[in-house]
Amino acid sequence: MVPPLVLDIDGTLTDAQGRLDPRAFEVLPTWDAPVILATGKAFPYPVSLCHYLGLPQTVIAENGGVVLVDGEVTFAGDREAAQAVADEFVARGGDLGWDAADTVNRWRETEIAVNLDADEELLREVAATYDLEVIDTGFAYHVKSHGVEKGAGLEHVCETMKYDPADFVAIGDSENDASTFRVVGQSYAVANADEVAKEAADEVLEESYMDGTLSVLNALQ
Ligand SMILES: O=C(O)COP(=O)(O)O
Ligand SMILES: [Mg+2]
Repeated sequence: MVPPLVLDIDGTLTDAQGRLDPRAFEVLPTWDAPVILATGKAFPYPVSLCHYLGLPQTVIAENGGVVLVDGEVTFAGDREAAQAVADEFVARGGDLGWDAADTVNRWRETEIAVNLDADEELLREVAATYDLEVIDTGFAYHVKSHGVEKGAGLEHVCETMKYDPADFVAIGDSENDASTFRVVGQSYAVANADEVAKEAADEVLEESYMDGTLSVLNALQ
Protein backbone atom coordinates (compact mmCIF):
# COMPACT_ATOMS: atom_id res chain seq x y z
CA MET A 1 0.00 0.00 0.00
CA VAL A 2 1.40 3.38 -0.98
CA PRO A 3 0.68 6.33 1.34
CA PRO A 4 -1.41 9.37 0.38
CA LEU A 5 0.68 12.30 -0.84
CA VAL A 6 0.58 16.05 -0.36
CA LEU A 7 2.79 17.66 -2.98
CA ASP A 8 3.97 21.18 -3.49
CA ILE A 9 4.13 22.23 -7.14
CA ASP A 10 6.76 24.91 -7.84
CA GLY A 11 10.24 23.69 -7.03
CA THR A 12 8.96 20.18 -6.30
CA LEU A 13 7.19 18.95 -9.45
CA THR A 14 9.05 21.38 -11.72
CA ASP A 15 12.56 21.79 -13.08
CA ALA A 16 14.92 24.65 -12.23
CA GLN A 17 13.29 26.81 -14.93
CA GLY A 18 9.84 26.40 -13.35
CA ARG A 19 8.55 24.07 -16.04
CA LEU A 20 6.44 21.13 -14.97
CA ASP A 21 8.56 17.97 -15.11
CA PRO A 22 6.82 15.59 -17.54
CA ARG A 23 7.68 12.65 -15.30
CA ALA A 24 4.80 13.83 -13.08
CA PHE A 25 2.55 12.35 -15.77
CA GLU A 26 4.22 8.96 -15.43
CA VAL A 27 3.89 8.51 -11.71
CA LEU A 28 0.99 10.58 -10.33
CA PRO A 29 -2.02 9.43 -12.43
CA THR A 30 -1.55 5.83 -11.28
CA TRP A 31 -0.66 6.56 -7.65
CA ASP A 32 -2.84 4.16 -5.67
CA ALA A 33 -3.81 6.60 -2.88
CA PRO A 34 -4.98 10.23 -2.72
CA VAL A 35 -2.64 12.84 -4.22
CA ILE A 36 -3.27 16.36 -2.90
CA LEU A 37 -1.63 19.31 -4.66
CA ALA A 38 -0.79 22.10 -2.19
CA THR A 39 0.48 25.31 -3.72
CA GLY A 40 0.89 29.04 -3.31
CA LYS A 41 -0.45 29.48 -6.82
CA ALA A 42 -3.96 30.76 -7.49
CA PHE A 43 -6.78 28.22 -7.49
CA PRO A 44 -7.01 27.51 -11.27
CA TYR A 45 -3.42 26.27 -11.45
CA PRO A 46 -3.69 23.13 -9.29
CA VAL A 47 -7.23 22.48 -10.54
CA SER A 48 -5.91 22.46 -14.11
CA LEU A 49 -2.98 20.28 -13.17
CA CYS A 50 -5.30 17.72 -11.53
CA HIS A 51 -7.49 17.83 -14.61
CA TYR A 52 -4.62 17.11 -17.00
CA LEU A 53 -3.09 14.51 -14.70
CA GLY A 54 -6.46 12.76 -14.55
CA LEU A 55 -6.55 13.11 -10.77
CA PRO A 56 -9.58 13.89 -8.60
CA GLN A 57 -9.64 17.65 -7.93
CA THR A 58 -8.53 17.86 -4.33
CA VAL A 59 -6.38 20.94 -3.99
CA ILE A 60 -4.98 23.45 -1.55
CA ALA A 61 -4.27 26.76 -3.32
CA GLU A 62 -3.12 30.22 -2.27
CA ASN A 63 -1.07 28.77 0.60
CA GLY A 64 -4.19 27.32 2.23
CA GLY A 65 -6.48 30.24 1.39
CA VAL A 66 -8.54 28.15 -1.01
CA VAL A 67 -9.31 24.47 -0.47
CA LEU A 68 -11.29 22.20 -2.76
CA VAL A 69 -12.30 18.81 -1.45
CA ASP A 70 -15.26 16.62 -2.27
CA GLY A 71 -16.59 19.23 -4.70
CA GLU A 72 -16.73 21.99 -2.09
CA VAL A 73 -14.59 25.11 -2.01
CA THR A 74 -13.74 26.92 1.22
CA PHE A 75 -11.87 30.18 1.67
CA ALA A 76 -9.68 31.60 4.43
CA GLY A 77 -7.92 34.95 4.44
CA ASP A 78 -8.71 38.61 3.92
CA ARG A 79 -8.35 39.43 0.21
CA GLU A 80 -9.56 43.00 0.70
CA ALA A 81 -6.87 43.71 3.27
CA ALA A 82 -4.25 42.14 0.96
CA GLN A 83 -5.52 44.34 -1.88
CA ALA A 84 -5.29 47.39 0.39
CA VAL A 85 -1.66 46.48 1.09
CA ALA A 86 -0.97 46.15 -2.64
CA ASP A 87 -2.65 49.49 -3.38
CA GLU A 88 -0.76 51.31 -0.63
CA PHE A 89 2.51 49.64 -1.66
CA VAL A 90 2.01 50.93 -5.21
CA ALA A 91 0.95 54.38 -3.96
CA ARG A 92 4.21 54.56 -1.99
CA GLY A 93 6.28 53.79 -5.09
CA GLY A 94 6.32 49.99 -4.97
CA ASP A 95 5.94 47.86 -8.08
CA LEU A 96 3.98 44.60 -7.92
CA GLY A 97 6.01 43.44 -10.89
CA TRP A 98 3.40 41.86 -13.15
CA ASP A 99 2.23 42.87 -16.61
CA ALA A 100 -1.18 44.42 -17.25
CA ALA A 101 -2.97 41.06 -17.56
CA ASP A 102 -1.65 40.07 -14.11
CA THR A 103 -2.52 36.39 -14.42
CA VAL A 104 -0.72 35.89 -11.09
CA ASN A 105 -3.42 37.72 -9.10
CA ARG A 106 -6.35 37.79 -11.54
CA TRP A 107 -7.97 34.71 -10.02
CA ARG A 108 -6.49 35.07 -6.53
CA GLU A 109 -9.21 35.15 -3.89
CA THR A 110 -7.60 35.34 -0.45
CA GLU A 111 -4.16 36.94 -0.80
CA ILE A 112 -1.91 38.89 -3.20
CA ALA A 113 1.35 37.77 -4.76
CA VAL A 114 4.14 40.22 -5.53
CA ASN A 115 7.17 39.70 -7.78
CA LEU A 116 10.45 38.96 -5.99
CA ASP A 117 12.00 42.05 -7.59
CA ALA A 118 9.74 44.22 -5.44
CA ASP A 119 10.97 46.32 -2.51
CA GLU A 120 10.68 43.70 0.24
CA GLU A 121 11.26 46.08 3.12
CA LEU A 122 8.50 48.44 2.00
CA LEU A 123 6.13 45.54 1.33
CA ARG A 124 6.67 44.08 4.79
CA GLU A 125 6.24 47.50 6.39
CA VAL A 126 2.91 48.12 4.63
CA ALA A 127 1.66 44.57 5.29
CA ALA A 128 2.40 44.91 9.00
CA THR A 129 0.20 48.03 9.24
CA TYR A 130 -2.72 45.90 7.99
CA ASP A 131 -1.77 43.04 10.34
CA LEU A 132 -0.92 40.80 7.39
CA GLU A 133 2.26 38.81 6.84
CA VAL A 134 4.60 38.37 3.90
CA ILE A 135 6.09 35.01 3.02
CA ASP A 136 8.81 34.40 0.46
CA THR A 137 8.35 31.14 -1.45
CA GLY A 138 11.31 31.72 -3.73
CA PHE A 139 8.79 32.30 -6.54
CA ALA A 140 6.90 35.31 -5.16
CA TYR A 141 6.18 37.29 -2.02
CA HIS A 142 2.71 36.43 -0.75
CA VAL A 143 0.79 39.02 1.29
CA LYS A 144 -1.54 36.92 3.39
CA SER A 145 -3.49 36.62 6.62
CA HIS A 146 -1.82 35.09 9.65
CA GLY A 147 -2.82 31.48 10.30
CA VAL A 148 -3.73 30.72 6.68
CA GLU A 149 -1.36 27.96 5.64
CA LYS A 150 -1.13 24.77 3.64
CA GLY A 151 -0.99 22.61 6.79
CA ALA A 152 -4.36 23.91 7.99
CA GLY A 153 -5.70 23.28 4.50
CA LEU A 154 -4.53 19.68 4.68
CA GLU A 155 -6.22 19.21 8.04
CA HIS A 156 -9.47 20.44 6.49
CA VAL A 157 -9.06 18.07 3.52
CA CYS A 158 -8.40 15.18 5.91
CA GLU A 159 -11.48 15.91 8.01
CA THR A 160 -13.63 15.74 4.89
CA MET A 161 -11.90 12.68 3.41
CA LYS A 162 -11.71 10.89 6.78
CA TYR A 163 -7.96 10.61 6.58
CA ASP A 164 -5.38 11.18 9.26
CA PRO A 165 -2.79 13.82 8.24
CA ALA A 166 -0.23 11.60 9.93
CA ASP A 167 -0.76 9.01 7.17
CA PHE A 168 0.46 11.49 4.54
CA VAL A 169 3.88 11.87 2.98
CA ALA A 170 4.71 15.47 2.03
CA ILE A 171 7.33 16.84 -0.34
CA GLY A 172 8.12 20.54 -0.76
CA ASP A 173 10.74 23.20 -1.19
CA SER A 174 9.77 26.44 0.55
CA GLU A 175 8.75 28.32 3.65
CA ASN A 176 5.11 27.78 2.62
CA ASP A 177 5.55 24.00 2.96
CA ALA A 178 6.74 24.06 6.59
CA SER A 179 3.17 23.97 7.96
CA THR A 180 2.42 20.90 5.81
CA PHE A 181 5.58 19.23 7.03
CA ARG A 182 4.47 19.79 10.63
CA VAL A 183 1.11 17.97 10.28
CA VAL A 184 2.07 14.97 8.13
CA GLY A 185 3.68 11.72 9.20
CA GLN A 186 6.73 11.98 6.97
CA SER A 187 8.11 15.03 5.19
CA TYR A 188 10.87 15.63 2.68
CA ALA A 189 12.52 18.81 1.48
CA VAL A 190 14.09 18.61 -1.98
CA ALA A 191 17.75 19.68 -2.15
CA ASN A 192 16.82 23.04 -3.72
CA ALA A 193 14.59 23.87 -0.71
CA ASP A 194 15.04 27.03 1.35
CA GLU A 195 16.36 26.88 4.91
CA VAL A 196 12.91 27.12 6.54
CA ALA A 197 11.66 24.09 4.60
CA LYS A 198 14.85 22.12 5.24
CA GLU A 199 14.62 22.86 8.94
CA ALA A 200 10.95 21.75 9.11
CA ALA A 201 11.37 18.55 7.05
CA ASP A 202 12.02 15.14 8.55
CA GLU A 203 14.52 14.53 5.79
CA VAL A 204 16.42 16.68 3.31
CA LEU A 205 16.85 14.92 -0.02
CA GLU A 206 20.13 14.74 -1.90
CA GLU A 207 18.48 15.46 -5.23
CA SER A 208 16.76 18.60 -6.44
CA TYR A 209 13.39 19.34 -7.98
CA MET A 210 11.57 16.36 -9.55
CA ASP A 211 14.67 14.17 -9.20
CA GLY A 212 14.30 14.53 -5.44
CA THR A 213 10.54 14.02 -5.53
CA LEU A 214 10.89 10.90 -7.68
CA SER A 215 13.51 9.45 -5.34
CA VAL A 216 10.85 9.46 -2.60
CA LEU A 217 7.98 8.26 -4.81
CA ASN A 218 10.03 5.42 -6.29
CA ALA A 219 11.13 4.27 -2.85
CA LEU A 220 7.50 4.24 -1.64
CA GLN A 221 6.25 2.03 -4.49
O1 LIG B 1 3.16 30.32 -5.81
C1 LIG B 1 4.28 30.27 -5.27
O2 LIG B 1 4.88 31.29 -4.87
C2 LIG B 1 4.91 28.96 -5.03
O3 LIG B 1 4.08 27.90 -5.42
P1 LIG B 1 4.27 26.47 -4.73
O4 LIG B 1 3.67 26.57 -3.37
O5 LIG B 1 3.57 25.50 -5.63
O6 LIG B 1 5.75 26.22 -4.68
MG1 LIG C 1 7.25 25.23 -3.86
